Formats: sequence, C-alpha cells, structure tokens
Amino acid sequence: MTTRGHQGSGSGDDRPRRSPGAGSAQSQGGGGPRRSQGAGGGSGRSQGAGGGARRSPGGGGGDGRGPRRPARDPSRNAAFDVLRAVGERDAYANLLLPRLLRDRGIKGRDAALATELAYGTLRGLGTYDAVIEMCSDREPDPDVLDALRLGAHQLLRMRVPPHAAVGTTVDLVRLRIGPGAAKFVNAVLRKIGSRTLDEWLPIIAPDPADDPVGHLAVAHGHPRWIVSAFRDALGSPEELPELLEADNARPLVTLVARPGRSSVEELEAAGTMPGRYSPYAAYLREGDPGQIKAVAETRAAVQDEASQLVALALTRVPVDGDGGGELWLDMCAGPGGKAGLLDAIATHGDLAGMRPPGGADASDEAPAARQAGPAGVAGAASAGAGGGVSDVGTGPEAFSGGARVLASDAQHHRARLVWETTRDAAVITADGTEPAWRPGVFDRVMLDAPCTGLGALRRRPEARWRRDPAGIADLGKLQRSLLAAALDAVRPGGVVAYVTCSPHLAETRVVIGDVLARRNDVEQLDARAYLPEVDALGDGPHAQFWPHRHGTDAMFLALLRKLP
Ligand SMILES: C[S@@+](CC[C@H](N)C(=O)[O-])C[C@H]1O[C@@H](n2cnc3c(N)ncnc32)[C@H](O)[C@@H]1O
Repeated sequence: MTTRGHQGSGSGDDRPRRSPGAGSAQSQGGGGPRRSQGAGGGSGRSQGAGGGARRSPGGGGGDGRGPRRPARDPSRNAAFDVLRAVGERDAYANLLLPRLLRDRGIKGRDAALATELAYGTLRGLGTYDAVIEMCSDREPDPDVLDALRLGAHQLLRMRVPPHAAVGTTVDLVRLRIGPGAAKFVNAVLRKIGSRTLDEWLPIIAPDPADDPVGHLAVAHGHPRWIVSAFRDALGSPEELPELLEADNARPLVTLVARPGRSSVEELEAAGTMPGRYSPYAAYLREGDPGQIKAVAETRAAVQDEASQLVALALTRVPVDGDGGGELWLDMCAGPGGKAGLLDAIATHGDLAGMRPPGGADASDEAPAARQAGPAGVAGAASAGAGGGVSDVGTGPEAFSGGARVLASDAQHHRARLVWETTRDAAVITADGTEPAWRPGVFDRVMLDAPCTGLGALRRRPEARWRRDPAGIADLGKLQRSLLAAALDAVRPGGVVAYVTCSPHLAETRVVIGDVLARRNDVEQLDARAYLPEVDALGDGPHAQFWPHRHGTDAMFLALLRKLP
C-alpha cells in the first residue's frame, strides 16, 4: 500500500495515490481516483484477500453450486460492467450504459437504478477512493476496487440500507470475481458503512480552513484543478459548493423544437414541459427522447438550453444588411446541435421571437433542395434570396428568415452527422484554420470551438477524471487560430459568436483578450444584451451560463463585431 489518505487535519495533498496505466489522472490532483487496468493486473498481491479465483462474467460454477447468471441483479451487474469498461478500455459511460440496458432488456426501475449506480459511482470516484484507502489494508485489484466503489456509493450517497448495500455487492463480487475477493469486500464495506459521508469527510479531506479548494475537491468528487478553474471563472467562491453540487446532479433531458419544423406545443403533447429560458426548449423528465416523433424526424432534438440560447443570440444581433439574404457560417458544426437550430432559424426565422412565446407554427414545410453533401464543396458565397435584418441597433431582434447556412467540420464523420440533422444547410468537411471559403463573405459566424468540455461534466460522469490540464495550452492555440479565421471570414459589420462548453478562463476570456489585442478591426458586444430573458450571466461583456444558476451546461459566449 502506498500513502494513506488525508489523516485528521489533512495534508492538502489530495493527489491520486495510484494510477496504473492512466497518465492523465495522475497529473490532475484533487481527489483523483485510482485508475483501473485490466482485471487482475498490477497490484502484485496475493489473491486470497482482495482477488480470489476469477470467474467469467457469465457465471460458471467452481463453488459446487453450478452456474449463476449475473441477471439475478441486473442493475448492479450492468453498473459494474460499465465501471469495468470505463476503467479497462476508456469506454464512455453515457454511450455504453444505454446500449447495455437495451441489449439486456433492463427497463423501468431497474434501468433507473443501474443508471444511478453507474453514473453516481463514476462521479464520486475521488471521494470513494479516499474512503476505501482508509478502510483497506492492501491495494485492491482493479475489478475489486470497482466493486468497492459501487458499494461505497450505495453506502455513502444512496439511500440503500447498509445490509442491502453490503450484501448485494458481496454477492456480485462472489459471482463475478470469486469467494476470496467477496470476503475482502465484505470486510472493507462494513468499515466504510460504519460512518456517514459527513463523518468521513474530516478524515479524508483537507481542513476547509487550510485548503478550501482541496476540501471541496474531495467533498464533491471533482479533481482539484477543475475546482480551481471553476473558482477563477465564477468570481464568487461562496457559490462553489452549489456549483459542484449541481455538477453532480443528473441534468434534465432538454429538447429543442426547431422553429418551422416543430414547436414546444408539439413536444408538450408528447409529455414534456416548456423550458425556462429558450422559447424552443422543452424538458423531458423521463423516457427515451428518441421515441418522440419530432425527435425521430429531426424536427426536434436533444440540446442543452444554453446551446440553444447562444445560437439564438447570434441571430439576434442586428447587422447592417446589403438588401440580400444573409450568409451564415457554422465553422465547427459537428455533430450539429447548433447547426440544426441555426439552419431552422435561417430558413423560417426566429418564430418565437416574432410572436408571443409558444406561438410558433408547427408547419413542416418541405425544405429547398440542398447544395452539397458532407464531402461536397458548397456554393458558399452564393446567398439565397430573402430579407435579413437590416438595421444596426443595440437590442435583440428576431431574425425573419431567408438566410443560407454553410456548416463545416474538420472531421468527415462529424460533418456527416451535421448533414443528417440539418435540412437546408450546405455541409462540408473542412479545417477552419485553412478556410474553404472566401474571406469577408459571411454575415454571421458561429465558432463553437473545440474545448475541454468542463462545462458539460454533468452529462459525462467519468469525464472529469480523464481531462488533463496539460491539454489546455494546445487547445488554446487552436481556439485562437480558429477565432482569427472566424473574424477573417465575417464581413465588415458582421458578427462572430465565440462559444465554448467550458468556463475555464484560459479557453474563454483569455482567448478573446489575446485575439482582440492583436486586431484593431473588431469590437466586443455585450452578449448579455442579446439574452434579455436570462439573468445572472456575469459582469459581461461576455455571457457565462452555470449549472447551479441556470440549470444548463456552463457555456460561454462572446459576440464580436467586425468593424465596418
Ligand atoms: C464543441 S464541438 C462543436 C459542437 C457543435 N457546434 C454542436 O453544437 O453540435 C467542436 C467541433 O470542432 C471540430 N473541430 C476541431 N478542430 C477543428 C478545426 N480545425 N476546424 C474545424 N472544425 C474543427 C470538432 O470535430 C468538433 O466537431
């Protein structure tokens, strides 16, 4: 066993203790989990205590009781399989779990339990590893460690009665790993269950008075560097616990009713509730969004409300028109969430902005023929007919329709997804830093830049332990060159939306500041003025969404106008 956890007063050093085969987690600091490698690997300790004879996941005898099938406890088996796949082969839990539930016919309450077990355990890894380390006298094998994490989550954060949490986990381990490991897990879980999480925290986390960030990192299961980044971007450290709590809660599924193609009323009739801010948003409390007709027909889609609002804000900025239809560019469009909304507004107009909210027409007009598939080069500079907004002003305006959209992504398979989700947009595969379009031709450019995604941790439970702060410098270079290219692509008087799904200052304000410092042909607009329905977006001129304030991803928006 290596170093112990945070004893008593806490050292403030909450780095992960051990990370076989996982480079990134090592450097993160802050309650980092121990990363797993292949079953049975690494620890070098004798089997009896933490390992035991392995059995295949499908059951199989060896204890004289004949084969036992994991389907006996489908939820815990599914959650355990997800944890193993994340640890062994860097699987994405949010992609794997739904497939696994479908393949195994796990539904209803069993599916909900499996989801809470898998996602909750993954979110809390850092905290659970610290407790497990305090309670075990040897380093568990990776599969045993995953089972302990699963048990710890039930004991410390779910309302599973302790005897059930311990008993079901021990059964799972006996079946999936072996009797020796089951004995070990039983002993460790009993120790874990002897205290509540609140009682464990002073033992495993640094004293908040000495190291507030370190304490929050352990208490809320976030790597330390991410807590620091949130604190810097938030500006008000007293909100940090609330933010981290919101980051650990499962987000509501939010849908967008693409204007002219669907409506919030249509989605409400399918069992959703209208959104809080976006006139096109609807919340789905439970159920599979794919079963909703409008979603299946790509007239509506799953899209976070902040993603809808940043796209909407771009369309609301008045630009001085030349009398013709506008031309819009979505530079990093894949997989197509924002492009799908921009495409609908470009064609049909911001219907909700021009009528009382909820009054949009659900008509589904046949879209005009499209110009190019993902691999083709669109006639990017040939604007379609129709009137755009013409007056330069300060307040938000509803776009009236008649624009043409070019959507582009560097990756062909992502461009193909954009092609599938949009109707009228021309779609190409192109690197935004080597433009496939003439400079200065677009009226509006959406740059939804590649980023760390720290603003969407709620949706990808294991992502926080995989992100590496070392990658931010490289991302920053790409973000700066894409923003420079976006500003070159827009015509004088036109506007660029710089968007990241990350609040990290190095990806947001610092990028904007650097690019503005190098150019004298750009002014920054107050993005908040184009989102009057949303409060608490920060001090401006950018707009920063937060999960705990808005119930959305932590999305950042800056609006930049090329000077006429
Ligand atoms: C944050 S995602 C965009 C999400 C998208 N706007 C949406 O709403 O669905 C960033 C995208 O940028 C693309 N990308 C990365 N580097 C790029 C580059 N140099 N040029 C163009 N696209 C790039 C990635 O393939 C990825 O699809």
